[in-house]
Amino acid sequence: MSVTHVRRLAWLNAATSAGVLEAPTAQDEPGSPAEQRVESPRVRIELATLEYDDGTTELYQLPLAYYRSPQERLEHALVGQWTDEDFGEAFVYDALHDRNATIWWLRAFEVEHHDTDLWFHRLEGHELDLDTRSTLFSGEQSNSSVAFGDDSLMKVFRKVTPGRNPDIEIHDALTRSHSEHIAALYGWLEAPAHGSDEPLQLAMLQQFLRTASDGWDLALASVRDLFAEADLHADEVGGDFAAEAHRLGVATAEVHDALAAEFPTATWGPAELSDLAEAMKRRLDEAAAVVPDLAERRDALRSAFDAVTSVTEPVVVQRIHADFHLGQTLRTVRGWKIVDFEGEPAKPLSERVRPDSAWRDVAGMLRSFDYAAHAVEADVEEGAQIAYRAAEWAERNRTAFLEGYVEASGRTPDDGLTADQRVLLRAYEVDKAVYEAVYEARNRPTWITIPLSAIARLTEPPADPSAQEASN
Ligand SMILES: Nc1ncnc2c1ncn2[C@@H]1O[C@H](COP(=O)(O)OP(=O)(O)O)[C@@H](O)[C@H]1O
Ligand SMILES: O=P(O)(O)O[C@H]1O[C@H](CO)[C@@H](O[C@H]2O[C@H](CO)[C@@H](O)[C@H](O)[C@H]2O)[C@H](O)[C@H]1O
Repeated sequence: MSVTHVRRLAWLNAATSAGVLEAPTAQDEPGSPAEQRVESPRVRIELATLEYDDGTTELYQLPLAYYRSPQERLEHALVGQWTDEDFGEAFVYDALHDRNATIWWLRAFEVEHHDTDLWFHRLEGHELDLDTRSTLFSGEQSNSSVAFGDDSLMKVFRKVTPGRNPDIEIHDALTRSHSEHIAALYGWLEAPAHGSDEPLQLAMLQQFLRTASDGWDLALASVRDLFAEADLHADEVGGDFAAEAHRLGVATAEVHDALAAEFPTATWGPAELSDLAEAMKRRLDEAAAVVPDLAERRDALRSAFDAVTSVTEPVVVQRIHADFHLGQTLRTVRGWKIVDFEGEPAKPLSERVRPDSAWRDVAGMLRSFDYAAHAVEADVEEGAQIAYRAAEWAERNRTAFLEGYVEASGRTPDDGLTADQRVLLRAYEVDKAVYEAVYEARNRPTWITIPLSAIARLTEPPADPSAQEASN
């Protein structure tokens, strides 16, 4: 892999609406040397093209802060020292680590303007707090997020592709339709792409949900509470999560309804369902090459996928979240919010925005409850009792989520899911577990038992009632 080209966009300090921007005051940490306090950086977004051995390329965004002198406080973010043809001799830092640089994005977002090749778009209805300090999020994420005080959050997309970024597109539509379950979009930044009529969408600015708690962390805390109580059931402990899981199901259905109202929908018949089964089987074959354990269950897995061809009712498809799990949910005082509508970042853009059944998202969340229970189980002493209680927690919350979803969507009879829906949901769950097996093999090998155990359960042959009777 090598960097084959670097494209330099306009200096961000120049990309301002005339008369709006004044040079911000440098905001160094107290106690830093006086000579460092006076220098303000020049800030520029650069786009690096990476070429892989097979000839494919990817474009990555690098926001950089240029200084004349070294900045001790930014040592951890030093990118290098070089001579830039416009700036001259420079010490160059990752700009998102530098609040004297990030302030330029915030100021530029104050009003909509297109003065250079940086186009700042704004939605009406929120006056930005410009008198803030920025904080770069430190958690593990694919992109980079910077909070501005208590007011706004900027997500800078690291890997960029010409075309509408689904995270911006969906936040834009759901903000305009006043959805309660997202953080409102305040604006976004884009630049023209070379060789495409579609823009490169580089960043989005949205409402910062300052006091929100991550759904994954809340779920883990609930499982820990259960395990701390030696012999109680999931519904008997203070940290029971089922009411939250139910509310999350309702919120998910409401977001699906809003997406169906804002974006085109279609219906799948036998031909599209057959394509779906084939796509799942292809993904399985690719996955089995990475995780050999999957090959042992190939027949059972394939039959879960083939079952979707027996679905008799037409399947409505629409825009969905497409990478839905507890880590994409935030519990606020005003209920559940859903974040990160980018889809699976590894997939090409055209696949990520393709309409799909909402059951794919539901399946993603069901898998996530299974993950939460078993991730905590892995941290405690092994035993049949703890395994039973983990399974009980997962089942209770999966059921509560599904009930909330079904009740709010009003699409299903009172007695639960239809046979068609059950088949689809199972196929999507199995497909997700296959994807997870590869994800864990590559990223967290000690967690691979979580999706593999789920696959074993999901592909177990149904209990034979006659054998049961014979043994009684
Ligand atoms: N509007 C928001 N307010 C507060 N935290 C948020 C907001 N949006 C996302 N987050 C949190 O920021 C982190 C990264 O967000 P995410 O959109 O998932 O980024 P990525 O696309 O890089 O995975 C997550 O921990 C998420 O919970
Ligand atoms: O980085 P993303 O959030 O887009 O998603 C990837 O990473 C997720 C892990 O953070 C991974 O999710 C899997 O692990 C979760 C627990 O860490 C669990 O809640 C999910 O159910 C499970 O799929 C996700 O699959 C991957 O795309």
